[in-house]
This record gives sequence, structure tokens and C-alpha cells, in this order.
Amino acid sequence: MTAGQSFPVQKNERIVLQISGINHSGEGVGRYRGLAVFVPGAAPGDQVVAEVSDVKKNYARARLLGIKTASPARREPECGRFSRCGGCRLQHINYGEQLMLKTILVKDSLARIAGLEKVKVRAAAGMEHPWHYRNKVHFQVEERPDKIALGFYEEGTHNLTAFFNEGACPGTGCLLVDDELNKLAALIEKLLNRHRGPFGRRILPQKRQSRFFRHIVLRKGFFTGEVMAVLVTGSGEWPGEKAFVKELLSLRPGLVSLVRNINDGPPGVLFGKKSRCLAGREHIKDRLGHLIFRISPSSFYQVNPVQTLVLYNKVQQYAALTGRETVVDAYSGIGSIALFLAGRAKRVYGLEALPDAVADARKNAALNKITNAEFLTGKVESLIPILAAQGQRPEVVVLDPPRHGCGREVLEAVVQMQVPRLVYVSCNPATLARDLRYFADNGYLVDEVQPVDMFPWTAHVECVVLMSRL
Ligand SMILES: C[S@@+](CC[C@H](N)C(=O)[O-])C[C@H]1O[C@@H](n2cnc3c(N)ncnc32)[C@H](O)[C@@H]1O
Repeated sequence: MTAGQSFPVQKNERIVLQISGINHSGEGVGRYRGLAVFVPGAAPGDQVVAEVSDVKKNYARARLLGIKTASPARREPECGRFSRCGGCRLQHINYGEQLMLKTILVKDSLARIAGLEKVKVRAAAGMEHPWHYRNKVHFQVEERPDKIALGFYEEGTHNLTAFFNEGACPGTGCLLVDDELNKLAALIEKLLNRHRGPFGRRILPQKRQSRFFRHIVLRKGFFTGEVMAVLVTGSGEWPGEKAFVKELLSLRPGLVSLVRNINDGPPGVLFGKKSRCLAGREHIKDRLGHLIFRISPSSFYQVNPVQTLVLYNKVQQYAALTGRETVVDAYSGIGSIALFLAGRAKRVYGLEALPDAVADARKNAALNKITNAEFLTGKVESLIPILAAQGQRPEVVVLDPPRHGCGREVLEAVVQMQVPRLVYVSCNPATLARDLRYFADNGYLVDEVQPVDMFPWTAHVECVVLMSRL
């Protein structure tokens, strides 16, 4: 809108809107008198009646009141908690259409943010069975006066949607999570209630920060079946701990790892610094392709193992190694990409900030008898210039940063190294587009983008990108 112009819609106005796409949060998008209007719960192809709830300079947001004409892409959401629980955003859209929308989302981000309209974006690679794919889940714990409940917070709130032993679908858990982990979570909730000690009864729900039981994190080695449970609690004595452990192990004798993590820090931080193994070992193992990985409670490990193989195979294809190359895997986590590529490279360096993950990566190299991989602890920002100063000239650099993308220093250092081939793995199309613009302005051709659907039914999409130095 330019100064002096009035807005095409007013707050509380009812409008009829044709929905033509989705935004990066999975909300339906339509245009009303030229203004983009976002409608949560609307599907592309719907004609909806909506009430405007918020008007901003470049867009408005509206509440879905009714559907005048339903899109052929609509489906009945599978989960009774859809739209309350903030996890899934696209359960009302059929899976084939979702994949198309995610491909378009990536294309649009590259065009709109980076001006890269001509880049080849392949169709998003989807799953054959897109349910119960998550090998990791993190439940919030709520201490109510009457019980302890596990669940997820509703979008942007601290209201817990409980997942087990109550409500519309008791015991079903989350449809994205591995079923064995759902069952384990339901059992843990029951046993926490049985062995909770005096804490829950003392604490009022509004004082959430001071709650003793904070989170339950469950992980499973999808290809090994090994399961880990981490109970994140405050530092106080838990009188029921021994009885809880004993009963859990008698009911789940195959549990490979049971850990208590102590966290007295602010509520936004998942893990504290101290952990104690309550049973079994402090890690689990998983297999990816021909490799075995050990995974510690706090280490990053991709959550969709089936699609991780699709992603890593693409990375391997784009890296096009012949056995003579030096490869840098920046943001290497527990070393999975570095080790995946090591068999086809002369030497691989993994760069990672988290000491626990680097320790896992080194153990993973030994476990797989890989001797040409070296893992360095520190920020990629400082490690890449150090490698460059040592005279390393990698033929391939893989970048797999967190959602906020690469720091400017990383982009500059990679360009200065004159790396012939870059493979960028991203979980955020917006920061990916920003970083690709930088590479395109500094001597790189963006050859191809492959979106991979790591998170069906959510609005997230992962991408692998190949770039070559002109
Ligand atoms: C998206 S994960 C990728 C992990 C790994 N490539 C994989 O596929 O499992 C990003 C990783 O970057 C690490 N990290 C975040 N910021 C970093 C930085 N500035 N320097 C080095 N590592 C960083 C995180 O600890 C995390 O392990």
C-alpha cells in the first residue's frame, strides 16, 4: 500500500476468497482486491468465507468461517487434534497435492527472495507411507493438580493438548510418531502419575517454569529398533525415581537407554548440562545405508530415517566423488553426511559446534572403521578460515546449517576457497534463497534443487541444492 491509500479490507470484514496457494506456514493464500490474505485451514482450490482478523501493510489474515466450494484436493484430517495441536498444518490436503505445493513453495521462495526464477527445481520427493515416520519426539509435561499429562503446546501458546490416556482419541498418540514411541510415551505418563512424588500436587499450573517434570524425549533407531527415553526434570530429589525405573523396565525390558537430564534453566531450553543414566547405556545406535551411528540424547539426528536416505543419496549424487577429492561437511552433527561420503573421497572434514555431537562423530568413524574422516569442534565461521589458512582446497563443500542458514562469514570463506562444487542442504527455503543469492552473485551457478519431503503433513520442506563454480 502507498501512503494515502486506504486498505482494501478492514478488520472484522467478511469476505469471499478464492484460495490459490499456501504460505510457508501452510496457511491458505488468496488475493482480495490485490492484497494477499492468509487463511489458516483453507486449501488451494477452496472458495471460502472468512472474517478478517488482522490487517498489515502487505497482507491480511482471516479466520475461516465456511467453505462455499471445497477444493478437490481436500481430505478429511486423520487426527482428532488437527488444528488444535500446532504440529500438522496440511492434514486437510491430500498428500500428492502437498508435494506439489511444497515444490511450488520452494520455486516461489527462490524467485521472490533471490530472483532465481530460472533455477531447475525438481518435484518434491515424497514418501510411500507418510505416517508414523518420526524416530524422535519431544513431549511437554504438564503438572496439573489432578495428574501429569504429556502432549504438545498449541501453536504460539502454553496450552497443552494432552495426547494420552484421556480425550477424544485416548492412547493414540501422534500420527507422525513411530508407534512404539507413542506407546512408550503413554506408559511413561501412566508411571509418572503412579510414582510422581509430592511435586505435582504442590505446583499450580500457572507456575509452569517451576515444574519438576519438564519434557520427555523419546528416540528410536529406526533400522535397529533401539529405543531411548530421556526424562528432563528439575534438580530436586525424586522419591519415586527408583520405583519408576523398576516398573518401566519390567514392562519395557528392551529399553536400551533410560536417561535423566537435569535442567533448572529457563523454560525455552530443552536439555540441562547434567545427565545421569538410569538404565542401559547413554546412547542408541541406528543404521543408515551401510553405516552404523551412535546417537546421544542431545545430538542432532535427522528425524525421518526413510527420507534421510533419499536426502543423503541425493547429496552423494550431487557431490559426484571419484575417490580423489577432499570434502568439507560443514554443520556435520554426528558425522552422518561426512561418513556417508567418506568411502568415495580421499579425505573428509566434519565441522560442528556441539562437542557431544563431535564426540559421537569420532566414535561413529571408529565404529564404521573409517580412517579418512576428521571432525573438528567449533563454529563453521571460524573453522573454514582455519582450514583455508592450512592450505586445504576442498573440491566439494557440503553445507547443512540450522534454519537460520549460513552466517555471512561462512559464505565469504567458502567463496574465497574457490570450491568447485557446493552441495547445500536446507530446511528453510527462505534462508536458502538468501544464501543462494549470495553464491549466485559470487561466481556460482545454481544447477539444480531437489526438495525432499522429510515432514509430511507439516508445512516444512527440506532441499538439496547443487552449485558449481563458473
Ligand atoms: C541441520 S543440522 C545438520 C546435521 C547433519 N548434517 C545431519 O544431517 O544430521 C545442523 C547442525 O549444525 C550445528 N551447528 C549450528 N550452528 C553451528 C555453527 N555456527 N557452527 C557449527 N555447527 C553449527 C548443530 O549443532 C547441528 O548439529
